[in-house]
Amino acid sequence: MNQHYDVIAIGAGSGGLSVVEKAAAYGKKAAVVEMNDDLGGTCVNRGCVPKKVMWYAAELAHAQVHARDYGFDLTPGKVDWTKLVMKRENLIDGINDWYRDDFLAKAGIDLIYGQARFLDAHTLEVRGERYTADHIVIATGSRPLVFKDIPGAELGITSDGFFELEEQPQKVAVVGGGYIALELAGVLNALGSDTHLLHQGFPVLIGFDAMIQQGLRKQMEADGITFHDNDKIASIEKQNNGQLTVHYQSGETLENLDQLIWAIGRVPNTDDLGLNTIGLQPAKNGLIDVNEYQETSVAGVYAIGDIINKRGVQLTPVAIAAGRRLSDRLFGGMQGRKVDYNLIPTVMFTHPPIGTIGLSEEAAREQYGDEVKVYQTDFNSMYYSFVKHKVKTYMKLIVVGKDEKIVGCHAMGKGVDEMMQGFAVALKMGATKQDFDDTIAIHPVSAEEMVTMK
Ligand SMILES: Cc1cc2nc3c(=O)[nH]c(=O)nc-3n(C[C@H](O)[C@H](O)[C@H](O)COP(=O)(O)OP(=O)(O)OC[C@H]3O[C@@H](n4cnc5c(N)ncnc54)[C@H](O)[C@@H]3O)c2cc1C
Repeated sequence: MNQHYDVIAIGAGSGGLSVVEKAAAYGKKAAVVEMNDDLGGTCVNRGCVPKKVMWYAAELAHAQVHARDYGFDLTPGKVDWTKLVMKRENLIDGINDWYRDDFLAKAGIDLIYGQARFLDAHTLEVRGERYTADHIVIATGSRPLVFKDIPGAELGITSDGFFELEEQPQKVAVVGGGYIALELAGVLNALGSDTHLLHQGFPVLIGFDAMIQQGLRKQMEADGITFHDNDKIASIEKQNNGQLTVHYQSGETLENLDQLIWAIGRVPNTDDLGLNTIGLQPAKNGLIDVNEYQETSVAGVYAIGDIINKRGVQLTPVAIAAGRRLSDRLFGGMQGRKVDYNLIPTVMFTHPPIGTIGLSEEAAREQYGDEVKVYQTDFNSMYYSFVKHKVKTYMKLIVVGKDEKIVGCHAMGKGVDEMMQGFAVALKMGATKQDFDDTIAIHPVSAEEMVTMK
């Protein structure tokens, strides 16, 4: 006999778990289908969580050097990579267990193991069994992209492979210029790997404010990362000793690499869901078009998280918010409840971290022309006063119109990762430059510069 549910989510990641959690809280019968043994999706297993552990370790590597400059009698040591990875994986195992034993079981949400495929708009097949639901939410996330047409591409790993590394590569190439490439390169470099960043021609972090693009590049180079610009990879070859050589189209080579990491983008997991059987045609990039209520073109079928066809919203809190709001609307009687995709704050865990909300200066000028005014500062945070390893802090506010409404807020520097959430609330509430000026500064912290910019 078929199992019938009010809602089934495909994918037990950030989005899928959130939609069923809320549905169950409203007393609805909910199930989530997951094809991996581990629950929590990309963020928990191959994304935010393991990445942040590695970032903390990398920050500690820098802090040891800084501590010496503060007068501590210590010799900075190398990390025991195996120990670090073991501890990180123990943390993740604990989260996986919690999702299964507490989160799902206690809420009475059914977990269906296996790969889901649509039979019709209200029926899924998982390992030969049929499951039906009034509402089906696609939350299948994405996977790393690899350049398949480059000979030897398979010799490289992806961000997934990075989190499986049991040994630290001594010499490593990271290919890509987006946030994942830069974060991984930053971690490896700080932990002592000879790190090379390979990207093609454009500035790093496309779409970000130029202050951030340039400031980060400068800092990464100062910290020892070697950038290889403008040269296309022709092939990758394994040397006799097992190390890798990158051959560029120019004839140049980069040799003796222990690892090459592809971080060149992600592809949505929408290709094997049987979407054609329900008449749902993803866009050319494989992403699914949804309206403001996460509804696809097929009644009763929704899409949330990394698979939706919107630029720059592939983030865990966005997937979670979309899942929760969808259940609020479908089961909680909150008509019109939806995600506002404007002013999504985000942090990049580079060294130093970057925080950003709203429009870059370039995008603001395109949208508002001469109405745009920019407030900008850069300074050395007090922390670095007598530390030899100098790391600058940069801040920028982009305002428009006579009332100087803030449409963009960007920062890079120590502590900005924890600083931006509060500023995001202010921007969401429509803060003006005058509101910032009227706010008494906290002293001495870097954040005070945000409310004292001239
Ligand atoms: C290296 C890295 C670092 C990141 N860092 C951050 C960060 O710091 N902050 C942040 O906000 N975001 C970060 N992200 C992005 C974040 O992880 C994603 O935006 C988020 O996980 C998307 O959630 P989701 O629910 O759409 O998909 P996912 O969390 O990927 O979940 C999808 C789930 O669906 C399952 N699935 C797929 N197809 C099927 C099927 N047919 N049947 C059953 N199950 C299926 C998958 O196994 C997976 O478990 C990072 C991503 C990466 C790769």
